Amino acid sequence: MLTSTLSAITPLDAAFLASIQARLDNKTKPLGSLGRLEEFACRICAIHGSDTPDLAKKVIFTFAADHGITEEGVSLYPREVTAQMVLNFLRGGAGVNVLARHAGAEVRVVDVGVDHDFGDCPGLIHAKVARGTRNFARGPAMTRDELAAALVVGIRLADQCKAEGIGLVGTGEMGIGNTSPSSAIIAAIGGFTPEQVTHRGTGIGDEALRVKITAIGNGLELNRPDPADPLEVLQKVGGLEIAAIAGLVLGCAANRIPVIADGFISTAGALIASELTPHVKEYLFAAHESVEVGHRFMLERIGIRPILNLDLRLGEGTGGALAMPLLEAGVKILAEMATFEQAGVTGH
Ligand SMILES: Cc1cc2ncn([C@H]3O[C@H](COP(=O)(O)O)[C@@H](O)[C@H]3O)c2cc1C
Ligand SMILES: O=C(O)c1cccnc1
Repeated sequence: MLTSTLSAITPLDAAFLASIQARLDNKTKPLGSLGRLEEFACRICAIHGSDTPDLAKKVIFTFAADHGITEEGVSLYPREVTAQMVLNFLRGGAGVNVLARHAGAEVRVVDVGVDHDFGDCPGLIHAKVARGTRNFARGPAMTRDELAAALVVGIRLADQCKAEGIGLVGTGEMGIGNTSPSSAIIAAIGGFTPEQVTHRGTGIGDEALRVKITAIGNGLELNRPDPADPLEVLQKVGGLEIAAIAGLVLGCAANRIPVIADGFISTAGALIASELTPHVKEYLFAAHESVEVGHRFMLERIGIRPILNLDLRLGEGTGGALAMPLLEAGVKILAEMATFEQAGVTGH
């Protein structure tokens, strides 16, 4: 499944991109003056293969999972908060719910690895692979089979989006402790020390930060993931929700759906996807630059520029929700703005 998904990810059509830019250049404005909105319009049209892309249906996927590394004391909050927040998402009371409503997007909550039995739980997408990862400071976070299962969760959800005519997707996550695997992933892939890419997550103090850096360092030393093998990195020091996000990003690119990565943890998933095939980044938007210090290195490694910089450090998909209206604004410029000829305005 992964092989067929990867082979379906092809570069965007350069001639089509240029034709959209040429139309933007005829709008009543100095050349290039709508800056990155023009890039959004070009890329979204090229991804959809249409100059009238339909972005009416927008979905944010919030993948939830627990992390064995929490045993080391790397987060300010207890791991039960992951399951408690899942119920909060389903009731519509979390940050991502508010901002998704603001953007006109739907939030879909996916249990890919929470250490809790939710029972029936209407509204929840049940895709539990395991009740959390193992502590990567003591051994591999997951098995090869668990990794494959979590990737497939994301790929299948992207396929379903295509069938439903969803025009824009955002990634999100909830998992106490998940800034630690995210730091480990960028450290392993980018060749950084844990000190360079580890930060305060939910807001830990100096002492806990030292503990977190040590735990991540121990995990990298023990597991020794091959930096050239992104799936091995993900399996050994990653997370189930991060794997599902990697699968979702790959699946969106394969199905030609634009996908927005949220903050530090979501971008760790997007980074894995991008390391697997470089064309992923053509389908990918970075919602914002997080307060987490390692985020910049992930964005640089993928080669994408963040849209917003609002000092966010929440995750859940909140940044993606905020960026969605800007992507739509870019497309509206193309659809609704008058050309020099239509408006009788003199060009240069
Ligand atoms: C109430 C609450 C809601 C959240 N929503 C997202 N996160 C964020 O914080 C966690 C990562 O930080 P760390 O690695 O320090 O645990 C993740 O769950 C992330 O989504 C939350 C955290 C809390 C406490
Ligand atoms: O950048 C993020 O998304 C983030 C940062 C800290 C904690 N949770 C999420």
